[in-house]
Amino acid sequence: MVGIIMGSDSDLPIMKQAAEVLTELNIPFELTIVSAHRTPQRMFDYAKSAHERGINVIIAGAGGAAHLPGMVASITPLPVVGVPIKSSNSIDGWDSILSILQMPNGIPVATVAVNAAKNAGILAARILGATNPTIQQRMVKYQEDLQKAVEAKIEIVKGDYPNGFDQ
Ligand SMILES: Nc1c(C(=O)O)ncn1[C@@H]1O[C@H](COP(=O)(O)O)[C@@H](O)[C@H]1O
Repeated sequence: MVGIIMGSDSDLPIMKQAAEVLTELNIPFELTIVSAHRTPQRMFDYAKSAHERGINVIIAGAGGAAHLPGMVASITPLPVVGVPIKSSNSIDGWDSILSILQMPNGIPVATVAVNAAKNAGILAARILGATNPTIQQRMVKYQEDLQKAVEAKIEIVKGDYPNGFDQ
């Protein structure tokens, strides 16, 4: 259902967070390395065939001159979520984010924050959930769980600072 691709294995420590949240939400995915720069034919073949192979959303992460998400978006009709990776030789991630964010009209890439592969996974789930009630229901539960986790933390802070709250 979701295709997770990245420019290099060095992106994996970040990109695996998309895989982890999709696993948590019980959404099938595939994960592989595809580079527009280093494997242009593989990038073309992946992007050209993804929608015919049952992929509904592509998450593409890359660092530096991060052309992979935009180039994939130019070939596939699927929604592409871009993850700017702050790689070791990047200028604080600005190179990645601007390369992915500033797409020309007609070819959008939904760009998440630097290294925000987890949010990319959640966004992909929400896109799928728009037409799949089961997945949407899982997203409702995910948000309820988030809220409960924050409410539990509020109680802990309240215990430590009993006079710190107006109500
Ligand atoms: N930005 C791209 C593309 C691409 O856009 O096609 N292919 C690899 N890369 C990026 O190069 C960085 C360094 O890669 P190496 O660690 O392999 O040298 C990685 O963050 C990768 O995403």
